[in-house]
Amino acid sequence: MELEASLEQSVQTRIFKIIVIGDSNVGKTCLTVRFCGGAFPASTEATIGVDFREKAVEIEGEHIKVQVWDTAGQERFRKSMVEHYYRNVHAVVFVYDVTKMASFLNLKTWIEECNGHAVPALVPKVLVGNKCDLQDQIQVPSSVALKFADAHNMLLFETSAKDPKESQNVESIFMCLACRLKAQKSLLYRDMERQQGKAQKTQLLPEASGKNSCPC
Ligand SMILES: Nc1nc2c(ncn2[C@@H]2O[C@H](COP(=O)(O)OP(=O)(O)OP(=O)(O)O)[C@@H](O)[C@H]2O)c(=O)[nH]1
Ligand SMILES: [Mg+2]
Repeated sequence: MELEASLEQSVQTRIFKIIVIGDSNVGKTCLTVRFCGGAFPASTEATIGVDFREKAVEIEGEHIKVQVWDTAGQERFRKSMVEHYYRNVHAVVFVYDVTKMASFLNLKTWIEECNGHAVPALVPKVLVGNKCDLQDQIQVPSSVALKFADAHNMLLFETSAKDPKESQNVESIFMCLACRLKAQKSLLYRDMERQQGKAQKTQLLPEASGKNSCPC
């Protein structure tokens, strides 16, 4: 009985695919490890292609799997994978390094790439400025980042994958997206159900269709 219940749960668990993109060395791997594993990695190497991480979360009683795609920032390590990143993506996290202006300026290119892969406008996107623990090296003022985020209809998070005090903030980046996706998808399901209801009504009332072709 217990096995049945757990099987049913795993069959029903929804998976939200979230991709993390941005320049090499901005801390994408550290942020995703922090979210999925809890700790700041002692050392990292440049990601090749993509690394998958998953975290099971519960939102309003529903078990959801957040599948994080930690992508490579270096062009030579990502070329062949780009199509896979964007296929059926549910949400996008753009990361820059607050101590590297170039990584912030390059966001334009990352956004263009994302738009170039026909990611629907409805797909939620957030902006993350990482490495805030390096306070004396900050090159990207919050006000500038906020303006950019606003212009692109994104929420801005400034955080640090390294600082343990920020781990809650890192968590909230992904949880905020998961909550938005859950709300969005519940609405979609409700719309689909409504439409199915309409279709059934049309089939059930064939004689009515002769008098009035509108099924409403
Ligand atoms: N001070 C500080 N260093 C960080 C932080 N996050 C990551 N780093 C360091 O930044 C370097 C790059 O981190 P990664 O997470 O590997 O960067 P990445 O964006 O995944 O790089 P690619 O895989 O090449 O795209 C590492 O040396 C990390 O230790 C942070 O919040 N604060
Ligand atoms: Mg990486």
